[in-house]
Parts: sequence; structure tokens; C-alpha cells
Amino acid sequence: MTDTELQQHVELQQSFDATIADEARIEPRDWMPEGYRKTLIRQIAQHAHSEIIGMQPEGNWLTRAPSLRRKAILMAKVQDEAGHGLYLYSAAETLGADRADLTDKLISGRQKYSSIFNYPTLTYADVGTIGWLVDGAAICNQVPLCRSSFGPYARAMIRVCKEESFHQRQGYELLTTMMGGTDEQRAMVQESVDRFWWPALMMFGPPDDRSPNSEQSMAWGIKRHSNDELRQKFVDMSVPQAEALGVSFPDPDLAWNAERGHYDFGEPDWSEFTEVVRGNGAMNVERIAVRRAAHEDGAWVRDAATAFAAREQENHR
Ligand SMILES: CC(C)(COP(=O)(O)OP(=O)(O)OC[C@H]1O[C@@H](n2cnc3c(N)ncnc32)[C@H](O)[C@@H]1OP(=O)(O)O)[C@@H](O)C(=O)NCCC(=O)NCCSC(=O)Cc1ccccc1
Repeated sequence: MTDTELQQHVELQQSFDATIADEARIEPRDWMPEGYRKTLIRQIAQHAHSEIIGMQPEGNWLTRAPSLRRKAILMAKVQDEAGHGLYLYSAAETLGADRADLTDKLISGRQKYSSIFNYPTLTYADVGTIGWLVDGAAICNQVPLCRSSFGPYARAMIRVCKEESFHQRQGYELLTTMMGGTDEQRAMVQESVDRFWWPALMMFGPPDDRSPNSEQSMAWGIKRHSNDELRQKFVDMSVPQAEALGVSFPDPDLAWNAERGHYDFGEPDWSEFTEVVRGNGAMNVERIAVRRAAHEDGAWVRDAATAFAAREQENHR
């Protein structure tokens, strides 16, 4: 690097640092450190993959929804998740990532998606529990991302969060209906909540002292809160909702701590989390196989769209 180039680099870094310090936005054409770009692509791609893989657990119940109304709501929700994936892949593209390459990394196991989607949906109550707890955790995590320092990601999160709020309410409403039904339905709800509570807490990622990316991501304004802060917020928010619903969480250590002004809660099983993230959860193999098959089955659509675009370009020359 020549002296002039070095001076230029220092100025670009200073301008980037000042933008972050002012809580202003970094936009795609702005200069950014390579680490910032890489971290964003990693997080946004994982987020996009989660939305797309996240269509499968609830999609499993589309053909067995108990009424036309429930089916219409569920179809709208699953389609919303596809839309979220698409905004997020577009946000990653503004950073220079290639969508086809990201999909390839997902189906070859080189990029992650959220651990939560590797658990099976065994009963219809799981549709309600996913809406209430999984979308609830997603909102808790994503509302602060509306203030993320990278413009396209932050703006995508605004619409995503609005839709996730509808998802959470539909889940809670579904469970409320079931809790007003028979003893068997109430038991089904409780059993579902028992299975999803701990995996929902794991969605926030490892504890802060074992989260290698948090410190730098927070310094860059990509993340606004630590994993443990958001997990605590989610627990505090969920306990009164569980009481109103008439269900309990499977945690004997869950208790109000007046001194802290928060609920104390037990430690999730982090060895289970590690196994699921490594690919050894109940549904990892199936989730990727379904995604891979959908991608391969869709090859003719991509080929046709590419051929059409090439012909259009030729016609307009
Ligand atoms: C908080 C965190 C998830 C992780 O913090 P970071 O600072 O990034 O990482 P950290 O250093 O703490 O962790 C070390 C390593 O562990 C990985 N890892 C951590 N946690 C998990 C996990 N749970 N699962 C799998 N892997 C996890 C992490 O990537 C890192 O690995 P790497 O170094 O890459 O090899 C952050 O990326 C984030 O906020 N993402 C945006 C939100 C988002 O992605 N939401 C998606 C779900 S919501 C949804 O889809 C909506 C919906 C609802 C219903 C139906 C359908 C759809």
C-alpha cells in the first residue's frame, strides 16, 4: 500500500467509525471493513435460511388444519415466512453475496439456520406454540434489529416484525381456543409447550460468555443487545402470557426475583443446543433433504426465467 492509499484507507475507516458512533446507517455503496461485510452476510444468510427452512415445521400441518379458516391463516403465515426469506436474501445481495451460492451453502451444510426448526411438529397444538413462542422469540430478537447499523437489513426488519406480530397473535389465539376446549385439547397444548419452551430459549444463541460474535457485532451496531439480555426479556414477557393462557413452563427454577425485577430461570441444556447446531437434531437431515429436493425440482423454473431474461435482453438491443 502506498502512503496515499494508506491515508485514504484511514479516512474511510474514520468515516465508517463516525457513522456507527452517530447511530446513522451504513448503506451498500458505503465503504465498510471486510469483517463487517462478512459478519453481516453470515448473520443475514443464516436468518434468511431460517425463514425458508422455518416453513417446513408448520407446512407439515397445512393439509391437516382442522377448518378452512385455520388453513387459510396457516397458509398466509407460511407464505409470509417465504417473503421474509426473500427480503433477507435481497439484503445479503446488496453486500455482494450471491443468492445461488448462499442456497448452495445451506443445502451442503456449510451455512447454518436456526436450531429451533430441527424439532418436529407432532400435534396441531405445535402450530399455535410455534406462533406464540417461536415467533415471540423471533420478535424479541428482531425488533432491536430494526435499528441495526446496516440500512437494508434494518429496513427489511420493519416489515418482518409487523408480520411476525400477526403470527404471534394467531398462535396465541389458536392456543386460547384450544384451552377453552376439552381436557384432551388442554393437555395437548401443555405437552406442546413443554417440548418447545427450552428450544425457544436456545433461539437467542449461546450464553454471552460463549458467544464469540456478540462483542464485535454489538460494537458495529449490527446487534443491539446480547443473547442473554434478549433471552431474559423473552422469559419476562412470556410468563404472564402463560399464566393468562393457563399453561406452565417446564422449569422448576422459574421464579420472580423482586430484587432483580426479572424472572430467574434454569439453564437450557447447551449440550443439546450444540448437537442440534452440529446437525444431529431430530429433523436436521429431513429439513435439508426437503430443501434440496425443492431446489432441484425448481431447476426448470430458474432455467426458464434465465432463458426468458436473455431473450428479452436480446430483443431490446
Ligand atoms: C442471536 C443470533 C441468532 C446469534 O448471534 P451471533 O452473534 O450471530 O452468534 P453467536 O456468537 O452468539 O453464536 C455462535 C455460533 O452459534 C450460531 N448460533 C447461535 N444461535 C443459534 C441458533 N439458535 N441456531 C443455530 N445456530 C446458532 C451462530 O450463528 C454462530 O455460528 P457461526 O459463528 O456463524 O458459525 C444472531 O445471529 C441473530 O440475531 N440473528 C438474526 C435472527 C435470526 O437469525 N433469526 C432466525 C430465527 S427466527 C425465524 O426464522 C422466524 C420464524 C418463526 C417461525 C417460523 C418460521 C420463521
